[in-house]
Amino acid sequence: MAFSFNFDVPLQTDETNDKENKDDKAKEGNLKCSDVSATVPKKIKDAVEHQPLLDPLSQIENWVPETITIGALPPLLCLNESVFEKTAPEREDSEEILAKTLTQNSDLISGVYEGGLKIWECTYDLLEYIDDEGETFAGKRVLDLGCGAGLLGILALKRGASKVDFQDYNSTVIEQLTVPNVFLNCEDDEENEETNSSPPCKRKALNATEKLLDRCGFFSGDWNSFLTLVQNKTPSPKYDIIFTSETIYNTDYYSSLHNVFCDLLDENGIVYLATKSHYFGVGGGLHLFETFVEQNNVFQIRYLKDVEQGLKRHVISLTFKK
Ligand SMILES: C[S@@+](CC[C@H](N)C(=O)[O-])C[C@H]1O[C@@H](n2cnc3c(N)ncnc32)[C@H](O)[C@@H]1O
Repeated sequence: MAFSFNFDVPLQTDETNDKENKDDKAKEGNLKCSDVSATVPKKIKDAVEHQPLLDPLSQIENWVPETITIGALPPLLCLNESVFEKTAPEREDSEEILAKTLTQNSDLISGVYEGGLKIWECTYDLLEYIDDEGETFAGKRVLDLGCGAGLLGILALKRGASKVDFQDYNSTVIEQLTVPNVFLNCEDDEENEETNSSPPCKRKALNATEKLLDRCGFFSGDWNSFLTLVQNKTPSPKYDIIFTSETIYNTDYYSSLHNVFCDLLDENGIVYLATKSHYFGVGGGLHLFETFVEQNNVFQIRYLKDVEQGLKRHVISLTFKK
């Protein structure tokens, strides 16, 4: 499978605080969770909760999904990104990110398209880590933050998580990729469960779909407004596990990302974060993020897995300091 990492496009955000200002603020001392919002860049894309169609697979006829197999994990099905290239003009894309990524030949247009249409390398590292550790998700509440294709959340759903929320910056990613992937991978699981638990009559596939949707939430928008949206829900969610892969490339977003962790992670919960050491052309990376987290003094970081081939990559965890 080919990956391209093109971060060469100049960053064009409306952010007001440049890196120097942020570094100064970070040096001011140990910020508490609520203080972090003082450095948050202004909102860039309003959060929306998506209500998927009951038959999202009808949108994606003629798809030939790719199968991703890692160790003993169940095979995961996923839309091959080339399908988007071939079918971009026919797809609903009010954000116009399909056209923009094609014309600009870029995997990331900061503040416009944050890269969710591809599966990034570190997602595979985190899947491998989960496979190695035999992590099960039964009964867990999970957030796949910056989900893109949603493979991490999908795995959690398949392994019995009670609730999985998927968040991506772009609504097109959620509607055209994440939701269909969830249905491709999990609808049958729900149907099998129904059939096993309720013989002799065959329940309708619709029931399985509704059951699956009860266990999922889908959100788009930037992390600040996502946080506000879910905190206004009753009850406001807390997650046992937050997955986030390849989301710390831009230092402008560190405070909003940190706020999401602070406010949405259960007190005994864990964040699994997979990342490259450094994102050339964008500037973020593990060292800067780790420094940011240490300065805020809320989370304990542990290194779980290091991959030394090519660009160095890491899987780390964050848990609340006791
Ligand atoms: C490079 S993609 C990685 C996608 C996926 N996690 C993977 O590993 O394949 C980064 C993801 O982070 C999310 N993201 C980045 N910055 C964000 C922000 N400021 N607010 C909300 N989401 C953001 C986007 O949704 C995007 O899908």
